[in-house]
Amino acid sequence: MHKIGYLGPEGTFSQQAAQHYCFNKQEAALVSLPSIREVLLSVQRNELDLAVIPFENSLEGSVNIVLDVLAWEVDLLIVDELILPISQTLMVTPGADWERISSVYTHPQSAGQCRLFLETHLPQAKVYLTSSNAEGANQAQMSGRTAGAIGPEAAADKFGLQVVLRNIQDKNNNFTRFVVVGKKSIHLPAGRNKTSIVFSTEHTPGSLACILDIFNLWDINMTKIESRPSRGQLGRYIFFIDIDGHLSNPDVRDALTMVQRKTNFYKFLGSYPMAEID
Ligand SMILES: O=C(O)C(=O)C[C@]1(C(=O)O)C=C[C@@H](O)C=C1
Repeated sequence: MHKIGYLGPEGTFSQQAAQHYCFNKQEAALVSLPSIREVLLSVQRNELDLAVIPFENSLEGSVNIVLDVLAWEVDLLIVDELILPISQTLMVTPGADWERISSVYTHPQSAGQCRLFLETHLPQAKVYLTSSNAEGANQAQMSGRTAGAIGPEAAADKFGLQVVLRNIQDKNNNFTRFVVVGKKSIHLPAGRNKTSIVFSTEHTPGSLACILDIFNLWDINMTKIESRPSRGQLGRYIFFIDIDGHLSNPDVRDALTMVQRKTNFYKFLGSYPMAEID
């Protein structure tokens, strides 16, 4: 039986992504853990086989904790990805007047996706950030009629809250890309693939341009670039890059060999099938 971890408790978007990933896969048991970091560390310690983790959202951007843990704390590979539509729901205690609530519990990513809604429709409400949206629904339920929560509709069912508004995110077109991480690749290269790396360069003129030029010279398309603080000096960064193609492709392999030579920190984060938008 494969153990597959996700950010819990039950009722999160991450649980939905994990269920989606496991659909039609026998021999999979889903395991919920209270933080994304704990989920990743559990895979690292071989307590889980795989984990389904939110990576980036089309409105709010990357989930920084995932980038930081993948770069610094674990040696894991992205082995698959899935992209799911995200509908943010406002939920309250049954019968409560949502326009009069004074507190809203939600995960920071969801708060970011609903910034305009919160400022426009609930300016009086204090936003309390929680470890997950299901945990937010739990807190709202415990706080009673003056509290609400934002998150997936499933969290309302789970914690006995009433859905009052659906699709409250600031743009309808809201998608989160989840990645599946593990210790070793699970797919042979077939179809369209992506490769993820993280690196840093010397702090000298043109050093990042030199890396980007390698992809240009090898005609490799970049699909993401993101920086995070290097955790050294202020103003120094590490860069996360996703490119089209699989490491088994000779051009990708040659380009990445070159990148490795031109960087002072380099980590391969996996080659995996490119997701279709569901
Ligand atoms: O709290 C949840 O429901 C989660 O699964 C976390 C999370 C995230 O971290 O991005 C997952 C998808 C959505 O983008 C909002 C929140």
